[in-house]
Amino acid sequence: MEIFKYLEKYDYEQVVFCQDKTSGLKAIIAIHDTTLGPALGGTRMWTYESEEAAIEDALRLAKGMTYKNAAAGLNLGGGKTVIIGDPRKDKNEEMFRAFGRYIQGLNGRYITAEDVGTTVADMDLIHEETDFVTGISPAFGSSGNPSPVTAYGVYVGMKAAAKEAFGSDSLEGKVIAIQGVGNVAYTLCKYLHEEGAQLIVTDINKEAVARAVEDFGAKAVDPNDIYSVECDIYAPCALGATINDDTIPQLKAKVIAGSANNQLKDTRHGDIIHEMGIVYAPDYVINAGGVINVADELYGYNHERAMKKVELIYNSIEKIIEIAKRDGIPTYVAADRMAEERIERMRNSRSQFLRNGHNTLSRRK
Ligand SMILES: NC(=O)c1ccc[n+]([C@@H]2O[C@H](COP(=O)([O-])OP(=O)(O)OC[C@H]3O[C@@H](n4cnc5c(N)ncnc54)[C@H](O)[C@@H]3O)[C@@H](O)[C@H]2O)c1
Ligand SMILES: CC(C)C[C@H](N)C(=O)O
Repeated sequence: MEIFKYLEKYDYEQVVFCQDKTSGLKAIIAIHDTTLGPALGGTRMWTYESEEAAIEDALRLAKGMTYKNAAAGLNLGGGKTVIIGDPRKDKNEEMFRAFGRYIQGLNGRYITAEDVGTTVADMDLIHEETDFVTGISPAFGSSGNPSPVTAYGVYVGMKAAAKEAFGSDSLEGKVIAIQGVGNVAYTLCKYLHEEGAQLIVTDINKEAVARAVEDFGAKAVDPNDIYSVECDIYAPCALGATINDDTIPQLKAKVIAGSANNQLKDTRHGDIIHEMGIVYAPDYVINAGGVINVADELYGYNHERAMKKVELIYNSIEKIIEIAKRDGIPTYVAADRMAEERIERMRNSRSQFLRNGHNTLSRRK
């Protein structure tokens, strides 16, 4: 990858490589855009096939956060971190503390939280070194684990998408195929089961599958079979790029609505599913519940207020579907336009000079 060419093409602001030999920390912090405010985005810990794959993931996820935060109406820019390593084996206290010091060094340009492979306990370690971390233990007045709130947002967003596809937002009796039953999808399954949906689940982690089968009467299938099962809704809740040339021809679902980031391998895959008449709930709109929840900490966390904002994901999905129909465009394009227009409006409205957030003349002492 020619990194500067890539940064220029998608207008990234900054990429920070963090290395700490003692703890084994190898992290990449990508800051995409801070027009709306500090870049907020989670930290993913994953075993990557190559350093290039890790950089690419950090960059793609950071850009996704710019769009997610903008579309959710948050005054936050987009960034993300990936830590290279196996979250089951390679974590240690020193690693997260070293990482916390790197975040502190960015002096508020980047605020972190959980993502795949990291937990509230990891965020608490980061918090030993910096305040620029959210999703820490509720004992600190924080919002804790964002995943259950993300799940609620996905649930309401799925209902809005179902209304378009099936004429009603009831999920009772609907067959829903869920890929990955980790932190978010477990709670999502709970909501769906309570509403009377029939669940088909898969995961590379057998224990996660067993739990969903036991708790929600879900039917389990092998990871490769999830795309082709007979279902009404496909909910990608594992990793990204699962909507691609190989999987699209297998899909039977009329709706795609799940929590995973970067679900479309490429934008053209969004065009293909649009032409097939599949209702696609854009990933960064439907999965914004977690970031809406952690962002509320910046105002002094209030769970009820955060949940009310998350509930509005239903309206956002409805609005995006309306715009897509009106303009004859795929939903992912409608969502991108909505986010880009907000960033552009704010960029223009900030053209006046403002020092330290106060609109007063500052004199040298
Ligand atoms: N946690 C949040 O609040 C949040 C917010 C927004 C978006 N997301 C996104 O939602 C997705 C899930 O997040 P999570 O926090 O639940 O993560 P998680 O790690 O708890 O769950 C992901 C699950 O997917 C499984 N998995 C991985 N590869 C798989 C494959 N090929 N086939 C089947 N299963 C596979 C894992 O074993 C794991 O159980 C991620 O893409 C994440 O970026 C999460
Ligand atoms: C909780 C959030 C800050 C991060 C979350 N993993 C997301 O992708 O939205």
